Amino acid sequence: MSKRIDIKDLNVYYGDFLAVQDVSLRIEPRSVTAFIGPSGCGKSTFLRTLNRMHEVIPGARVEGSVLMDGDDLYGPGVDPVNVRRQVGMVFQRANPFPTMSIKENVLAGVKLNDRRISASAANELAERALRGANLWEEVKDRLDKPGSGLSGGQQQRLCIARAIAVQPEVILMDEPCSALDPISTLAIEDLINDLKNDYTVVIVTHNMQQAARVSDRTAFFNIAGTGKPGRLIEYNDTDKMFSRPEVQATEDYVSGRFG
Ligand SMILES: Nc1ncnc2c1ncn2[C@@H]1O[C@H](COP(=O)(O)OP(=O)(O)OP(=O)(O)O)[C@@H](O)[C@H]1O
Repeated sequence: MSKRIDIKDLNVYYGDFLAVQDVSLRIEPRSVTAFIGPSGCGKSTFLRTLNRMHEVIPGARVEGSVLMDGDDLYGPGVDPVNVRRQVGMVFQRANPFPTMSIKENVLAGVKLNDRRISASAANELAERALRGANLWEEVKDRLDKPGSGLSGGQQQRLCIARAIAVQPEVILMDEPCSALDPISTLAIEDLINDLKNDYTVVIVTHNMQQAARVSDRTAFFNIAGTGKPGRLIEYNDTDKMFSRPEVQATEDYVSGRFG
């Protein structure tokens, strides 16, 4: 249920603009990897290439390869819809479907993937996903109420339950706590810690303490200036990145001297 990701020589373009240049890195299964760096350095752009989500943006394209346990996500004949089933994504703002109930929201991805399941299997799956997202106890008595009636933090966990329900191998999170209060943020961070028992987790965060708290490995991206491509500057164990980084720019960034 958890896969290694090998990114090799990846360039990402928006039309003629090279947004991310020449990134190679390995992400281990059952681990949390944080992407950090100043605004515009390409963290979200790069994250989206790990499930081909950038392809919904006209003109966006990649060169290079992204291997999941050795299989290239960009290989000939690979269906991006299938890639996104294996590599789920959670966004900055929780985005439950407003007209759907809590249970329908959890099962929405499963139904999109055209899996026909019985009512009892659907109930079981919804419970398992909600438990996996640490939300079950809070919503078990109102599964048929709208997902939009939950708090922001609960909605974000609902979106995580929706991602889990399709049984992905990898979960990508793009600043999942940026719209949340500190208590809800801690709930999501606890959950990320649990998720790595089963999944490969990659998180983009602006919050340095969060990267230090939740991740095993940290990748620092930077840009040389406006219009220049983002590049991977340092990738290392999180402890090392925050205590003894190898590159001066990493040290400057994590100590708050720029960015
Ligand atoms: N849809 C798009 N079309 C064209 N250029 C884009 C698009 N999305 C992002 N970019 C550009 O790509 C570069 C990287 O942007 P990206 O959003 O990936 O950076 P980021 O590090 O995630 O920034 P932030 O931390 O502010 O979210 C920027 O120069 C940005 O303007």
